[in-house]
Amino acid sequence: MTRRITTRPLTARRFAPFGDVLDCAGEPDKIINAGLCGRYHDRATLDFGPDGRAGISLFNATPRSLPYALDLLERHPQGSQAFIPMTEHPFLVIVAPDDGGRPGAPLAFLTAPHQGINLHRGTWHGVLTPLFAPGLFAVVDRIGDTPNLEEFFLDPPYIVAA
Ligand SMILES: NC(=O)N[C@@H](O)C(=O)O
Ligand code: NI
Repeated sequence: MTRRITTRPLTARRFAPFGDVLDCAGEPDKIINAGLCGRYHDRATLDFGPDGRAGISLFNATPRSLPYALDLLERHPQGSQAFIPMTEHPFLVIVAPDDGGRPGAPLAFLTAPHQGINLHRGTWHGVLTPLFAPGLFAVVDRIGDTPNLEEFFLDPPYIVAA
């Protein structure tokens, strides 16, 4: 039996149980730099745990295409993880609720150009999934000495389609 999910546009409301949407929607919170810059201030809940610290890494990820076979979900019990695209390309965001320590039914979102996301600590998600080259992202997540990755393999995979 093939399990299929269809992508939906990413919105802050739909994504709220899983994380924050990072974009310049609406009016800025502050006008700065002599009136030449709008600041969308403090828009993500960052969490790096008691023994971790914040790090910024750059990801150069291989683009995938739809339909996409989702065979892995993961989560980071020790910290949040933000993906900020360094291009104007939309990307695929997959998250799932927790169901007794296993992922529940996944949801698939397509970002709008210039949207990023911040996953809350412990949110089940698909790994970074660009849809166009270059798959360049800045990633803000926990740097620490203790493991921070739990993986769940899906068999059969879900087929994610537009
Ligand atoms: N492992 C890693 O750095 N990245 C993944 O957590 C991911 O969500 O892409
Ligand atoms: Ni991750």
